Amino acid sequence: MKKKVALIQMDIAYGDPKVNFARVNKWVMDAVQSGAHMIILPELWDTGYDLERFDVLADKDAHATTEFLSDLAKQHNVIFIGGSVAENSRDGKKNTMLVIDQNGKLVHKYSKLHLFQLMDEHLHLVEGEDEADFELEEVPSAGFICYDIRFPEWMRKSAVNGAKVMYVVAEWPKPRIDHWKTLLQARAIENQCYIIACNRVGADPKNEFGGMSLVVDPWGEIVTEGGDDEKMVLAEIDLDKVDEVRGKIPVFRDRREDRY
Ligand SMILES: O=C(O)CCC(=O)C(=O)O
Repeated sequence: MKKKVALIQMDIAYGDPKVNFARVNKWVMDAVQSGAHMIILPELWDTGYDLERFDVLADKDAHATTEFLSDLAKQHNVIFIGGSVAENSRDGKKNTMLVIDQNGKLVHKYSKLHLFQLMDEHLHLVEGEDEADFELEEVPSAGFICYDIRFPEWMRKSAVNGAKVMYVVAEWPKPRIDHWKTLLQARAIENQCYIIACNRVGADPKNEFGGMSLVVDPWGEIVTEGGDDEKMVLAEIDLDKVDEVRGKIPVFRDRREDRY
């Protein structure tokens, strides 16, 4: 089964959702024109890392952001891995991923499990408690946010649960972009799944971000790579490859569950 995906490696206006909604709208038009079936946005595409102003900026229960993406999904018959957005929930502020199908239905919501202290997330946000796994067009899938990729045991759990595709959305800084690439390739090889990872470009007052959005196949080979400028990254994935690789080196059969 083949699918065409578009990763929106965009710059994000700091603390300005209105501008970011307009930018996403434009990128979605481009992605639809290119024939993409699925569109992946970066982390916190609505506000960027303007955490100090989340009190006023964060979207109440992610309602406006969900509605915006849901309307676009229905209008253009596309699926969204809707990056993550700043959510103001009853439990506190969260960094929340939205997954929306072609009918505009919110099929999965996941708030970032591992908060990144180097960027002060722990001072402003509450940790998520959601599972990473979901099904999209009957494909077992999982979604992660940025720092999550440093926790192989968290992603492994989804692979053991059967995930064939793992989506990652990020605002990953440029100085550590080699870690980003290496970790994503490792996660794809060890879990024998596709990794579809979208990172932003540009800068905010504290960080410069590295782009390098990646699609990695279940053998660890890079299908496409975004470089460091603003662009839409297109790729075709072939889900049959997951079973092929899992058949060749059956690590899920050979795991010693009695020992770990
Ligand atoms: O782990 C890293 O180096 C970057 C993580 C990060 O930027 C984030 O989680 O927002």
